[in-house]
Order: sequence, then structure tokens, then C-alpha cells
Amino acid sequence: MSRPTDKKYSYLRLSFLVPLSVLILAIFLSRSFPRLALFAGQLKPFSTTVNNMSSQIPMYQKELEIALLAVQRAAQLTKRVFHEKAKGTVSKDDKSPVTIGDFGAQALIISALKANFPEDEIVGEEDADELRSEAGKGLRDQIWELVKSTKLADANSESRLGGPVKDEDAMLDLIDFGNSEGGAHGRIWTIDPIDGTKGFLRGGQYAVCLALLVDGDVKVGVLGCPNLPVDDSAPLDSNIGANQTDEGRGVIFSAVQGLGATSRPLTTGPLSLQGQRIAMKAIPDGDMSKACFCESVEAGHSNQSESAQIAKKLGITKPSVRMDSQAKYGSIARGAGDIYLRLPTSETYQEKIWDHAAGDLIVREAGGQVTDTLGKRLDFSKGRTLAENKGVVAARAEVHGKVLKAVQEVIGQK
Ligand SMILES: Nc1ncnc2c1ncn2[C@@H]1O[C@H](COP(=O)(O)O)[C@@H](OP(=O)(O)O)[C@H]1O
Ligand SMILES: [Mg+2]
Ligand SMILES: [Mg+2]
Ligand SMILES: [Mg+2]
Repeated sequence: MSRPTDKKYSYLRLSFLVPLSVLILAIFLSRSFPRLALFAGQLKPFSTTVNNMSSQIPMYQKELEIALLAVQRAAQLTKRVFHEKAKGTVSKDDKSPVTIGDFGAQALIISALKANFPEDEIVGEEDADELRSEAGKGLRDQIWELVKSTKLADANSESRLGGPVKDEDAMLDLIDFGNSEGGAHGRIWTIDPIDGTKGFLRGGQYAVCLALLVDGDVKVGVLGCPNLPVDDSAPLDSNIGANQTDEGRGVIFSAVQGLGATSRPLTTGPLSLQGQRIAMKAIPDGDMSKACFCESVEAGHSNQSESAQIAKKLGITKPSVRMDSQAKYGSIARGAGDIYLRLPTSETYQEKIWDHAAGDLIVREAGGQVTDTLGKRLDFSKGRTLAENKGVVAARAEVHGKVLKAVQEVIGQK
């Protein structure tokens, strides 16, 4: 028989042990599943750390802010070039075009990243080899004019990007900092200073793209689309925003892993951190005939006859919306389109990580699914290219399986 004092002690022990176990369990859960901590604490989106916790859970607030500002400033530079007749275009070794806008935007973005995250690696599309030669002097001078004179209107935002680039040589070195080989370890930014250069030259869509990979996983993605309507509900067609005035155009899409996707107007003023939540839309009545699918303008970048067969198989009746650049990812993420198909045109071409990293995260955070044509997630840990993937199939999560099946039936027949 236990004595009354024993009972008192066991109550005491219980009243001490139960809350302690609850506390230990709570700490364990919130460390293992940071999102639980987010909901529990009802943190504001983009808060840097979870309060009341000894460990700091990175929510990439600073990375997001700097990336948004850097893209905003670089987009400003590209817009200046866009409005000029001569865009200083040269042909790269693979015969693709590059302009003074591509080089200038890459220099400005890397300058902002180096000032804020000096330890991080950078995979940029462009390099300065061509500009360092005697023949490149004319282009180099034009780019320098642009780089030294493109500033954000808001002085506070501009100073957060680390001040002006010192001189022409420093500018070339900055462009070449984008030479990382990429890979599965550490923090690596990837930049496409102008994605859709052909669209840019045509007066169509293009995007300034920046993403942060940590151990091969996309954590932050930002897409500046100067020629897309700012209105998230604007209907999509192949002529959207092409060769029109700047009125009502210019949007930045962004996403942070686990925190959703947003859009905000592309301005020159201070940044609105809140942004507007975006989400993929359900296809009306689940009826695929009403679905809108996007693909490249360039037939050399995506097989358009196969995509037409896939659309037919799915019962899609509308013609595809052809637009350049990752503006396609942004457009489906905000529900203006439903499906993005990129079907390989050759056995050997490897997609580049800078052509997809930001868009992949933005679509997934908006409720979509992104895989390659084999159904594998895009793998950004393999270096500068998506060496393990073939093409891209992006759609709202509920219909992705159906779309992928149609893709494989058509491609499999080859
Ligand atoms: N054969 C090919 N297959 C797929 N993509 C290709 C390609 N050749 C070039 N590209 C890429 O397609 C990108 C443009 O995509 P889209 O056709 O969707 O606008 C180009 O980006 P840049 O314009 O940045 O060079 C380039 O990297
Ligand atoms: Mg290019
Ligand atoms: Mg590109
Ligand atoms: Mg490019």
C-alpha cells in the first residue's frame, strides 16, 4: 500500500514530467517540420527566423529581398536596351544571340549578389570572353555606359545592392563570376539575365531570372517579366504584351520554398514585400477541352508537332499560346494558362538550369507540378545543365498525371 506522501510525490512528478515531455515533443516537431512552426507561430510570410526558438530556421527573407531588387534593377537595364533600335547583338558559339542587355543585366545582378552574399557561388549564362578581346571594345563600352547609369529610383534600395560597379574591368570580372560549375553542395545562385533573347529582340516576351539553390534544391526563385501584363487575370494569347507600350505591363513573380508564390508590379520604386498571392487555377469543370497550353515560339526549342498531337489526345481545342522565356512558368503559376510543354527536339540537347530553376519553384509553390517528359522532378544538382532530365511538363498537380500520360503516349510512338 502506498503512503499519502508517495502519492503526493507521484503527482508532483507527473505535473513536472507531462509538460516537460510536451515541450520536448513540440521542440522536436518544430525542428523536424519547420512548416509546423510557421503555422503554430502564425508568422508573417517571409519572416527570417521562427521566434521563441533557439535554432534559426532560414526563411530566406534577405535572399528574397535582394533577389527582387537585383532583378528589378537588371530589368530596368534591359528595358532601356529594349527601347533602343540597336541592341548590340552578337552571335555566341552555339549561334544563339546575346545582346548588351544580357551582359549588362548579368553584371548588375552579380554585383548585388557579391555585395550581399560574398561566399555564394554563381552559375550565370553569360561570360565576358568576347568582351575582353580588342574586337569586343565597342560592345564593352556600351555595356559599361548602361551598367554605370542604371540605378533604382529608391536610394535606400539602391544602396542595399552594394553601390556602383567600380570600372569596366570590375564589370568584366563580375560577369565572369558566373562561371561556377554548379552541383549538389552549398549555396549556388543561377542567373539568366535575359531569358528568351530571341523574344527580346522580336519585341515579345522575355524574363530576367534569378534563383538560389541550396544543396541542389531551389529555395528562392524570382522572374522579372517586363512585357507581361501586370494584371494576374489578363487572358493569355500569343500576342500578349508584344510590341505594346509600357502601360500596364511589367510583373515580378517570386517564390520561397514552403511559403507560396507571389506576384508584384515591376516598378522602379521601393519594393512591396507583401506581393499578391498567386495560384494555378482549376481547369473549368475539369474539362480539358478548355485548357490553355503554352510552349516556345521557337520550334527549335520544343517539338511543336508533338505538342499538337498531345493537345489533341487531351481534347484541348484552343491553339497553343506560344511565348518566349520563363514568362510561360509565371503565366501558368498565376492561372492565366494551365499547361507548359517543352518537348525535346534532339537527343543530345541538355536544358540549362538557369532556364528553369526560378520557374520550377514558382509553379510548384503555386500548386503545380513540374517534371520532365519521363515524369522525373527537375534535378538542379547535376551542374550547369539538367543532365538527368529530358524536356519539361508543367501543369496543375491534379491534371499533371493525365498530361504526362498523353506526353509519353505521343513521344513513345517515335
Ligand atoms: N535546342 C534547344 N532546346 C531547348 N532549349 C533551347 C535550345 N536551344 C536553346 N535553348 C534555350 O531556350 C531558351 C529560350 O527558351 P524559350 O524558347 O522558352 O524562350 C534559351 O534561353 P536564352 O534566350 O536565355 O538563351 C536557350 O537557353
Ligand atoms: Mg542565351
Ligand atoms: Mg534562357
Ligand atoms: Mg539568356
